[in-house]
Amino acid sequence: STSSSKTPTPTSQQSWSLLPLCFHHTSCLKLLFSPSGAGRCRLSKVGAGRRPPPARVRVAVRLRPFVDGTAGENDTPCVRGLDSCSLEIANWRNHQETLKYQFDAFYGERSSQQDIYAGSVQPILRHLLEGQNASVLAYGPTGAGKTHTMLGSPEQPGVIPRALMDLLQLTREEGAEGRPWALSVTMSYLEIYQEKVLDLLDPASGDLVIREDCRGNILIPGLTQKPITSFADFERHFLPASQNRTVGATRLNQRSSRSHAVLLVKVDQRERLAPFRQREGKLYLIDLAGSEDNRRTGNKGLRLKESGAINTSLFVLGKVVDALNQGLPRVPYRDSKLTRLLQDSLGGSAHSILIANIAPERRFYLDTVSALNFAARSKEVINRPFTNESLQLHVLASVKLSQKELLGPSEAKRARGPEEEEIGSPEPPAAPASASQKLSPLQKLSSMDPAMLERLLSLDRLLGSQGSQGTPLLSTPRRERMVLMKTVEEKNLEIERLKMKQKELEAKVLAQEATDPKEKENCSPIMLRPLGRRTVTVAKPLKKAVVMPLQLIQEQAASPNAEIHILKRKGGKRKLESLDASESEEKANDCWELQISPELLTQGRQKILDLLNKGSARDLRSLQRIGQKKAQLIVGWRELHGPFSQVEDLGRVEGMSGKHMESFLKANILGLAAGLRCHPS
Ligand SMILES: Nc1ncnc2c1ncn2[C@@H]1O[C@H](COP(=O)(O)OP(=O)(O)OP(=O)(O)O)[C@@H](O)[C@H]1O
Repeated sequence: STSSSKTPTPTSQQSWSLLPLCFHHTSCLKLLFSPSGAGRCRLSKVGAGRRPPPARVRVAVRLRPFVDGTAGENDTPCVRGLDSCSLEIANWRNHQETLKYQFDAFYGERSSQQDIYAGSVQPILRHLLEGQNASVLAYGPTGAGKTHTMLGSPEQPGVIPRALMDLLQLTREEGAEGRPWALSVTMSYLEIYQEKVLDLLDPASGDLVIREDCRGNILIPGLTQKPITSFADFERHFLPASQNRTVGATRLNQRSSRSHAVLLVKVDQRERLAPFRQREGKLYLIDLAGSEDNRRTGNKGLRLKESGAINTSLFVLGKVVDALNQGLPRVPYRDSKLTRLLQDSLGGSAHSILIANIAPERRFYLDTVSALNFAARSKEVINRPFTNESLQLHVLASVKLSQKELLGPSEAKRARGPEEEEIGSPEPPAAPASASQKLSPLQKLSSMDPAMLERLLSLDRLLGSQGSQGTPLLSTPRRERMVLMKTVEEKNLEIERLKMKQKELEAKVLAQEATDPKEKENCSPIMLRPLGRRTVTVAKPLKKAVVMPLQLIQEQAASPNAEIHILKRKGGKRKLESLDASESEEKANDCWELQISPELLTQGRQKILDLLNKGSARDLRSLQRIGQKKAQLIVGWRELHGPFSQVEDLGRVEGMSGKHMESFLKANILGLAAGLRCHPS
């Protein structure tokens, strides 16, 4: 059993206003977190580019003791622990039976705050220093001990003060002078009250919006972030902000949390030497509001309204968990603010631990069963953590040409993909002052082709492995910039080569059109329609240029003897289509009515299927209608569910609606058809 031999003294209601006293007198914590203390987190860095192992949401259950003399003379708990992972509860349907549940950990009523912290929370903190996200959620019925677990009391500090103290200590050690990474920590504190996101560090700021960046990170623009370097710093911001949290008295809890409180701690890492990578790890510490049965809470008026919002968001949380467990294509994250915020903590990129708090009293029986069922479902959720790593801005700035300059404005926009245009861009990282001053003329270049970034990193790794004693050769800014410029030059040459190829192709097709007008009639309708959005344009397109996507040029080279396939319109009468790439969707739909020879259709589907099953995220982006985000979702789906058995399986990937699927198939199959049709040799 996880129960400790020490019995915690049941406390009377602790006021939040007592907390400053509590945290200033943390001699026990100081012992616990002293560098020589047992259970210190081991740190290890992960290499960029390695596929992250899947991480399951870990679920722990904590049973609180009877409090405030609630246990009557003959009161026995309705739930009891069996061992350190399982418990049983009476089955109300059949009194002869009990229901048994197994979790990653079970903490009995005698367990201490340190047991919970060391057993379930401390082990995930090291992931923050690997640039990954972590989250701790306290769930359970009202009055079951969530706030006690997360925040604790003066005598028994909970997860939040323990985690902060440990994390600050770790970052101090890891970021010390002479270590490879400089570390900084910031904190934000918010509550979700009646579906409003309120900044507890700046209560005047009103309801804030939750956004997602192109890498799937959840952000809240405008949310206050306070830098913290010591536990005293943390207390200075956290304790007054805690007073701003909405609490109220209900029949079941005198100081019931009426909102979900989210403490966000960000650990930012910047590499001191080239290639100046940077990483960000986020830790969410969440004290959820309690699930409430209003027949027992006696809630009326405002309390009832609050309770409705709380229960709705917890209900959506349950639906999200179910959808993730069943691998459903749509996960309803957006149905509540809570789940939207947790999008990168549940089923996303974080290591998550859910602590389900339950109470022993018989009057809590139904709440306890439902909390246990919720917790049992959450156990199935698989997270896939990844390292949030990028190059620091001043390194990016030393590349002379931005994506825009390399490809031209329209190409750069297309290269970013449609998803990135719809959503907010990631928060720009601040560049170190000294470096940014030196390189200021180049600093406008804040974005870079991810392929280029990957190349830079692998180049550095390569050079590092060749250098003497494993020291990367990119150790001086001058050398580093030279290498970067060389890479850019290579890329420029590659683009020039492709442009030349493009021009040759256009000239060839125009010549063909001039000699064979019939051929032009056959060729043009199928060739341009589906390719309208992804065609590669040259600097000054000819009025009737036939423009091929780059991937098609490669396709043709691979199949020089492809058979000529004739596309026919359903009605029989062929229609001459315009060569303008910006044709309306309506016309594009007409085009789809053209029949493709079955052989070509099968061939096209097979090619797409192969790419879906074997292609990397980058390969997948060569498909029409697949941007960076969708490519990542496809790769993620494939890793979770195995290979796609047919192209239509793609509809099960998040965000691939029926309409999207239709246009995806249209664009890609017709694209391939166009390639084979017009360039058989
Ligand atoms: N493990 C524990 N040991 C001693 N006292 C506890 C324990 N867990 C909870 N309590 C006490 O039980 C009471 C209710 O706990 P708490 O306020 O943490 O519940 P909660 O789940 O956060 O409720 P709500 O959802 O209404 O905010 C408090 O007085 C708290 O001090």
